[in-house]
Amino acid sequence: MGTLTVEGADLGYGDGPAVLSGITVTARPGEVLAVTGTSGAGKTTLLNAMAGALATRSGTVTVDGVPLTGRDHAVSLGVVLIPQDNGLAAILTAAENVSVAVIATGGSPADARRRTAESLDALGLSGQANQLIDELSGGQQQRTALARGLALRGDVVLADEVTSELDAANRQRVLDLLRAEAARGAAVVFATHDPEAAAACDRELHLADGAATWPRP
Ligand SMILES: Nc1ncnc2c1ncn2[C@@H]1O[C@H](COP(=O)(O)OP(=O)(O)OP(=O)(O)O)[C@@H](O)[C@H]1O
Repeated sequence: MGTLTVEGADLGYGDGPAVLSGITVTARPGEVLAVTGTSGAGKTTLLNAMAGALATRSGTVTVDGVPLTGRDHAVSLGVVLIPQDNGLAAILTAAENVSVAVIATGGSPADARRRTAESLDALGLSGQANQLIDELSGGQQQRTALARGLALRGDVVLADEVTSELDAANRQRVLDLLRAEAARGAAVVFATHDPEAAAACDRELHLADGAATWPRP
């Protein structure tokens, strides 16, 4: 299982000002780490760097000591990103979105069928499996993206604001599933602006004014 370490990272876009500076954090197997902060604080930016999708300006992001060279490399090391915007293919059904991702990461068709059914069921979406993404509500789409991420059984699971559109019961279901991912041995990072959700995590990294702090004693 993977330990993801960000060491002295400066992050930003193009020639623009730094979004985050001097970030150091380790996501350990078996733990759920919350990343909190107000809108625009840099939560997505940090998760994208952890996913290998955004290069650091300085500093490093490593998985088990191996520096990430890009998103494909991170995928090959078992880093799963569940993005804030869902990233689902609108022309596919919920089940197809999950199955395609399992097959694209090396699963057999039989694996894909089994894991798709399991993960959609875990998110209460068995009845929506054959509906197109466009036919699903915002919250159902968010849960489909989660089902797809969980079906990949990552060593590192990066979940970006994955409860923002959910009611209380589904939010709790998702928190329980992220906890189960950690219990399986994954390092889980959960970006959220919901203090209650953050309180349910093992540790909390808070982003503000371009820097990170650890608000809990
Ligand atoms: N592709 C981009 N190009 C330029 N600037 C960007 C880009 N993406 C984000 N930013 C800027 O980086 C800063 C941090 O944005 P980010 O999306 O990481 O915040 P966040 O904490 O995830 O916010 P939210 O809770 O609203 O999702 C913002 O000032 C934003 O405008």
